[in-house]
Amino acid sequence: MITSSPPVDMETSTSVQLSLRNVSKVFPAKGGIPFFKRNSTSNFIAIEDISLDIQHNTFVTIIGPSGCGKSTLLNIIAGLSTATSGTVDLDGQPILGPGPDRGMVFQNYALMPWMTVEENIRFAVETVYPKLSKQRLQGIVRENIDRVGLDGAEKKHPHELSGGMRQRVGIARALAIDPKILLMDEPFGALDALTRGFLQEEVERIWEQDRKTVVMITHSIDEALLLSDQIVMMTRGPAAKIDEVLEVPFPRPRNRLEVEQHPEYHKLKAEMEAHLYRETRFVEQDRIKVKA
Ligand SMILES: Nc1ncnc2c1ncn2[C@@H]1O[C@H](COP(=O)(O)OP(=O)(O)OP(=O)(O)O)[C@@H](O)[C@H]1O
Repeated sequence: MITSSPPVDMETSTSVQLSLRNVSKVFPAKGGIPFFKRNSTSNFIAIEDISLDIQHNTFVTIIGPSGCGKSTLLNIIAGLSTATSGTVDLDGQPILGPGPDRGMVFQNYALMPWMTVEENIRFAVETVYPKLSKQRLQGIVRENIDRVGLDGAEKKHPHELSGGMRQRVGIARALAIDPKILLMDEPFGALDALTRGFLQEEVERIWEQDRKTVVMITHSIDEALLLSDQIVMMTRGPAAKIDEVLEVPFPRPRNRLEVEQHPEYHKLKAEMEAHLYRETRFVEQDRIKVKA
């Protein structure tokens, strides 16, 4: 379960894993702000007063119009950026910076180009667990290579791999450190449609194995519906908020055909399309007004 409501009561708080309370992020007026939102006298409020509870073992996606603040929010959860106000707690502990309890998967893979597949994964594990025996380390690397279907590609370098295979390495690397939660920032965004479809189904299969909590950003409605237990729909920025959290009722394990035939599928899809269309239309109207 996930809610965008005020703090949960004691009875339910035990199962909340990630808790965001009144999180806002304000960027200084200069630099990085699109021309149509610049105002020399004011700072830029990217996200404002976001509260969200994510329970253990849930797959949550965040969807919203381009530039609304999805990455800003994910980066705060990752500890790569700090909230201007508000708090983020993971298992009751405040997030104050990056840490091995959160595994990150990036759209551009972020692999070390001079390292092979297994070296990329091993490096991440060694960094987090420097005291592991060589044998144990090799076991973890092997297990995660198998898990994402990269058997046979261990000795290859990233430039020898397709985009889909590179992202498999990114996922294996994130899982190999055994984080409490997995954060994915548009992990399939750079892939062609066919590869994307295959990898989505792979992620569903991998997720079923241990159902580790995932927070994933996506622009794809179909992807969100295939993978999520909850879909967080954000409003447009500036000062983006959570508009609504959709519950996705499809049984698991899932496959695309069954999901698309579920009686709720088209209703949820239509609701998401209407939300994205409405928010994006406002963004475009603002853009046109500023240009005029
Ligand atoms: N470091 C920064 N300095 C100033 N403004 C920033 C900075 N980072 C992001 N922004 C602004 O904050 C807003 C939200 O950006 P963010 O990248 O979080 O959006 P997003 O929803 O992830 O976008 P997209 O869907 O296009 O990836 C944007 O208007 C962006 O220009």
